[in-house]
Amino acid sequence: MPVVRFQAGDTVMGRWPGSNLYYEVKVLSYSAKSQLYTVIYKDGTELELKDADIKSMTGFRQGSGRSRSRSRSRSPARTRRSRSRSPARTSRRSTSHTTEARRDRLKDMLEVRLTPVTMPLVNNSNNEHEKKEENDTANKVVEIKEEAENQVSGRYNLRRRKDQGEERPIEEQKTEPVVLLATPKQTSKTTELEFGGRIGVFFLLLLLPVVVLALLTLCGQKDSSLLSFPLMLPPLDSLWDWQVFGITLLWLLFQALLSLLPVGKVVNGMPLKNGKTLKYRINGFYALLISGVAVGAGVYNGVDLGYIHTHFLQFYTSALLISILLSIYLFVRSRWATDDDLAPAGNSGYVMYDFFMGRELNPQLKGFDIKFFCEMRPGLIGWLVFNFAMLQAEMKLLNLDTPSYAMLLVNGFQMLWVVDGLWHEEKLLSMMDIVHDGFGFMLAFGDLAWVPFTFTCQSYYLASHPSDLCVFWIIAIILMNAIGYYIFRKANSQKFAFIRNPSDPTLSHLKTIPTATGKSLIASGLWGFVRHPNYLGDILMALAWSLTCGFNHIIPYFYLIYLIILLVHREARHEHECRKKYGLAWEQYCKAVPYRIFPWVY
Ligand SMILES: NC(=O)C1=CN([C@@H]2O[C@H](COP(=O)(O)OP(=O)(O)OC[C@H]3O[C@@H](n4cnc5c(N)ncnc54)[C@H](OP(=O)(O)O)[C@@H]3O)[C@@H](O)[C@H]2O)C=CC1
Ligand SMILES: CC(C)CCC[C@@H](C)[C@H]1CC=C2C3=C(CC[C@@]21C)[C@@]1(C)CC[C@H](O)C(C)(C)[C@@H]1CC3
Repeated sequence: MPVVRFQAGDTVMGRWPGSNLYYEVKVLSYSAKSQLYTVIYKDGTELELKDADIKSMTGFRQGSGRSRSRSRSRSPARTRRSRSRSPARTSRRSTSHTTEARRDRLKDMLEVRLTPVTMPLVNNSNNEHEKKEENDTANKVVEIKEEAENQVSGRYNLRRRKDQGEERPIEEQKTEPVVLLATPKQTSKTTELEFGGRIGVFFLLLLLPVVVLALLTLCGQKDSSLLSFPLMLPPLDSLWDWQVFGITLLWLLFQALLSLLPVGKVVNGMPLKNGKTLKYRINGFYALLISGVAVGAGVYNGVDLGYIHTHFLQFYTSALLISILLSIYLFVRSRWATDDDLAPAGNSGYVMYDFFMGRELNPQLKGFDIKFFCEMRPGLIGWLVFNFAMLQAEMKLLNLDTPSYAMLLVNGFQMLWVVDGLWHEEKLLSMMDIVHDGFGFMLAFGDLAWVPFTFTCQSYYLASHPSDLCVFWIIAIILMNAIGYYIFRKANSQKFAFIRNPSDPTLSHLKTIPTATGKSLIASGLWGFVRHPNYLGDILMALAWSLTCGFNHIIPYFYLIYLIILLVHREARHEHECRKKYGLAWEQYCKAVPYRIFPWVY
C-alpha cells in the first residue's frame, strides 16, 4: 500500500518532467489507482507527477542548499540576484497540515486557476515580450531553476528570452557535464503505455515483419492487386541465402567504418536527464558520397545490381534477422544501464513492451552511438542503392534502353529526400526518436528493415510494372514534390534554428507564444498555417512519389498510407505531451493555430 505523503492543497516542489528542475506547485489530488499526484503550477499548468518527483518544501530546501552553496562559489552575483526574486523566500509557509491552513492554501490555489497568466502572441524581436516574461511564471520559480538554466548546456531552451542573446553555436558551447541537482536516484517507471499497451505491442511485433513480407511479395509479382494476395507463405528456402546475409553484414560494417571516419564536425546532442550531453560526429553526407563512389565503381567493374532485385526477399529476411538479434542484444545490455541511461517510454517493467519500445535511450559502444548510426546510415543509404538496383532491373525486365520517366522521378525525388536528411544530419539530434524514444525492436526493425524495404515500394513496383506518364502528369508531380519539399525543408529549418536560438535575428519576424517553461512556440508563417507544416510537406512529397506509379494498384501507395498513419499518431502524441507540458499556453497556441497537419482539418 503506497504512503500518501501529500494532501490536496499542500505546497511542494515538483520536478519538471524529463528534467531535474523543481518548481513550486500545489497538490490538487492523489489517485490511488495510478499512484500519481495531480499538481498545479503557478501559471495554471496541471501535471500528474509520481511520488518520486515531489519533494516537501523543507526537504527540498535542505537538498538544494547543498547545490546552492556549490554554485555560490562559482557565481555569487547570479545567486544573489536570483535570491532576491525567489518567491520561495518571500512566501514560505509552514508545512503543518491543519485543516484551516489547508483550506487557505486551497483558496490560494483556486485563485491561481481563476487568474491564469494571459499569453499574447508576441513578435520574436519584441521587447514587450521580454518585459511580460519578467512577470511571468517562468521567473517565479525558485532559485534552483535559475541555477539550472545557467548550467544546462546545449540547445534545450530553458532560458528566459532576455538571456538568449548569449546563445552561441553548439560547437562553441562549453559542454562541462553537470549534475543539476543532487537527488536520490529513482528508477522512473513508464506508466502511460503507447501503441495500445502490451496487447497492441504484441500484435505489432508479430504483424510488422509479416506486413513487409506481404508487401514485397505483392510488389514483386505480376498481378499486384490485393485480391491476388498469396495465402501461402513462400517456401522457407526461397527466403534465406547465406551469401545475401554476408553481403548485408558487410554493408553494415562498411557503413559503421564510414561513420568512424574523422571527417565532419563533432557536435553535442541534447542534454540528457543528468544534464550531460553526448558527442556526435556529423559525417553522414561524406558517408553517402563515399558509398556512391563505391557502388559506382562496383557497377563500372561489372557488379550486377540486378542481383539485389532477384534476391530482394532474402535481403529483407537478412535485415529482419539482424534487427531481431540487435534488439535482443539491446534488451539484454539494458540490464546494466543506469537509471539515467533509460528512455522515459520504454521502462514499464513488461518485457515485451520494453523490448519493443527500447529500454536504453542512447546505447553506446565505446562512444559509438548505435541508435544514431542505425537511424541515419545503413537503411537510408541502402534505400538509394536499392532504388538504383531497381532502375537497372527495370531496364532489363522491361527491355528498355533508358529507364522510364516514372523510375527516374522516383529515384530523383527520393535521392533528394535522403541527401537532404544526411545534409541536415545534425538536426536529427533534437528529434523525438533520439531525445525521447528508446532503442528497441521498433526502431531497430524500423531503421534496418522497414525503411529500406517499404520505402522502396515504388521503385520495386516500377521495376516490373510499366507506368507511362504524360508530360502534364510529369510536370504536376514535379511541382507537387517541389512544393512539398519547400514546406518540409523551410518548416524543419525554422524549427531547428528556433530551438537552437529563439533570438535568432533571421526569425525575428515570427510571432511566438511564450510558455511557463521558458520555451516559446512559433505561431506564424508556416507554423501559423498548421501545427505541423513539416509533416504536411512530407506527406505531399510522399503523394508525389506514389503518383508516379499510376492508379492501377494500391501497393505503391503503401508508403503514403504508412506516413499518414505515423504522422497523425505522432501529432497526437506530441499534442498529448504538450498539453501536459505547456498547459494554458498550449490552449492559446491551439486557438491561434487551429489546424493540426492538414489545413482545414482540426
Ligand atoms: N518518413 C518518415 O518515416 C518520417 C518522417 N518524419 C519527418 O521528420 C521531420 C521531423 O519530425 P518530428 O521530429 O516528429 O518533428 P516535430 O515537428 O514534431 O518536431 C518536434 C520538435 O519541434 C518542436 N516544436 C513543435 N512545434 C513547435 C512550434 N510551434 N514552435 C516551436 N517548436 C515546436 C517540439 O518542441 P516541444 O515538443 O519541446 O515543444 C520538438 O522539439 C518531419 O518533417 C517529419 O515529416 C518523421 C517521422 C517519420
Ligand atoms: C516500424 C515502424 C512501423 C515505424 C518505424 C519508424 C522509423 C523507421 C521512422 C520513424 C521516424 C523516422 C525518421 C527518419 C527515418 C525513419 C524513421 C526512423 C528520418 C531520420 C529519415 C531522414 C529524414 O530526413 C528525417 C526527416 C530526418 C527522418 C526523421 C524521421
